[in-house]
Amino acid sequence: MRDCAAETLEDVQGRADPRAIAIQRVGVKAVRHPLRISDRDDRVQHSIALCNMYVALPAHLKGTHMSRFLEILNRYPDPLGVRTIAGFLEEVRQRLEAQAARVELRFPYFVNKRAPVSGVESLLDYEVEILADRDASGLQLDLGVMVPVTSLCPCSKSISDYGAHNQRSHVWVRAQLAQTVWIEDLIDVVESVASCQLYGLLKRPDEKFVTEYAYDHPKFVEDMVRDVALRLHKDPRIRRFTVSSENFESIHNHSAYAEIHMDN
Ligand SMILES: Nc1nc2c(ncn2[C@@H]2O[C@H](COP(=O)(O)OP(=O)(O)OP(=O)(O)O)[C@@H](O)[C@H]2O)c(=O)[nH]1
Repeated sequence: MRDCAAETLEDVQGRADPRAIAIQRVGVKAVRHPLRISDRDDRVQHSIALCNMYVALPAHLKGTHMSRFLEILNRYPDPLGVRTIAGFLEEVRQRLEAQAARVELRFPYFVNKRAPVSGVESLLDYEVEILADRDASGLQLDLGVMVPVTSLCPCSKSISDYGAHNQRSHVWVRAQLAQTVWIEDLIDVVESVASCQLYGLLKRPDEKFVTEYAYDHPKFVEDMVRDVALRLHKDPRIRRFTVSSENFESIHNHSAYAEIHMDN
């Protein structure tokens, strides 16, 4: 029988590589993993993340220590979030003995919301991305949130004798952070400028409210991204950002789309 003790198995990854080509990103992609995330109110929420974890591999090494990514993910003791991801990234960099590392997490995130008239509470789901990069130039942290909202067309409202077409829009904000920005902060910005925000649960008085509120706050797709950009442009915690909106038009079988990139 072959000897399978770890110390007697050849470490192929540790061999020298003769091609002299460095690799910028090598690691594991699309790992689904339970996640604990800390929120703005210091509570911990559970979710399931799709994780990509990479390091840079110098030219002289054949392979990275692939198993260590999963060891870190399975053993990391603290909840992850915008405040703790840098420590997690540093753990990856050190355990993998790498100069540069990158961690990408994408997960659904829930906010408990109160309906505007009845006050009934329900969860709304958002999509979140946390991207953390560490290389010779330092740490870079990007937070992305997809906020679903209602948009109501100003043109349709203006030219129609009654009604106005409206639809669900997906607004993505991706911000490079200079300081901590909470997921909820970005959600608040987008929801405050939309024709109307969404709720998981609405009773009839709430439905009347959101219908009329959207009618009173019409927005083109261009208005949506410009209004978000105006708010984020004043925020000293953000270095640069991208905001995009995809409006799933109810009068077409295609979307209207707009995107702004801005340095603060
Ligand atoms: N580098 C590399 N590893 C791979 C590849 N395909 C599979 N593996 C992994 O090789 C791993 C085992 O190698 P290491 O991670 O170096 O494991 P180890 O040497 O026992 O662990 P350490 O001593 O911590 O480095 C397994 O987890 C496989 O997932 C590949 O294409 N490249």
